[in-house]
Amino acid sequence: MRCACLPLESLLAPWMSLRRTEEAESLPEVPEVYRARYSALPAAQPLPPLLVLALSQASPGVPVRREQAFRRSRTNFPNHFLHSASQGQDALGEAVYYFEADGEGVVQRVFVFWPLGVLLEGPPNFCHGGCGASLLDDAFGAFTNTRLRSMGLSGQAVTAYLHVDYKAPTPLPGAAVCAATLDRVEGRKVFVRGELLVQKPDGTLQASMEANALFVELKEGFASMKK
Ligand SMILES: CCCCCCCC/C=C\CCCCCCCC(=O)SCCNC(=O)CCNC(=O)[C@H](O)C(C)(C)COP(=O)(O)OP(=O)(O)OC[C@H]1O[C@@H](n2cnc3c(N)ncnc32)[C@H](O)[C@@H]1OP(=O)(O)O
Repeated sequence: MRCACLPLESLLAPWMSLRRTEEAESLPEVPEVYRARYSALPAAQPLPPLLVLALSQASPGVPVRREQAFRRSRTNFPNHFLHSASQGQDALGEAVYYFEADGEGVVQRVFVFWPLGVLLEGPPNFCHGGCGASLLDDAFGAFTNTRLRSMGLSGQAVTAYLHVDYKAPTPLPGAAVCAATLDRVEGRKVFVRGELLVQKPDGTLQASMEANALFVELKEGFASMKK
């Protein structure tokens, strides 16, 4: 049987490049809910095939819409652990965030695509578990804070705990999609769950990590966080 998986080069090439000039490009307007943290994808940047596969598997028959895809704003977050320090040709590539909202505009799910280079190694040829946990934490944070904002709330919540189950090794070099959604809400406590998806040699998706977390909406926002 012919392998349905996509050639690695075609998966990674457009997203491994760090050199971008988000200020210099003329980008589409980003909806207000996302604007503080995300910027639009440049028109020439295709959606990563692995992201499209994950979306079509999660919501069969639902069209994938480019305008729901963003990248992280480096202008607003120049020192972010995942989007600056960990980025590099053979480390993390550039993420693509895809948000799904309901009819009222309330964010229901986020999918985050990441190219994974060889420098993210834990076990030989496989991704470090702490790296995977960081990607899931980031997706959970993106989901929780954007969901809160979409509900007219602060959008300022932090991780209280993060539980990760490692189900299978995550191959390098490669790519992954973190999927995050709501479990439940109890007052300021937002419980989220999700997984890190990778593509198996037969082309199908596999959750190499499953996770759940508690995010707590800060009483007085990020400004109240003391050193
Ligand atoms: C002007 C500036 C504005 C800037 C805006 C810029 C926008 C920024 C954009 C984007 C940022 C994205 C941010 C997400 C980034 C990704 C996620 C991270 O990596 S975050 C870093 C790691 N996390 C921490 O450093 C948290 C450290 N911990 C704390 O600060 C506190 O412990 C906190 C806030 C989590 C809770 O403290 P309490 O004082 O608010 O509340 P209490 O009463 O202690 O807990 C509330 C409820 O939660 C439960 N809870 C707390 N921690 C728990 C735990 N570990 N396990 C189980 N339950 C827990 C408690 O039992 C309580 O429950 P009951 O209300 O009684 O039912």
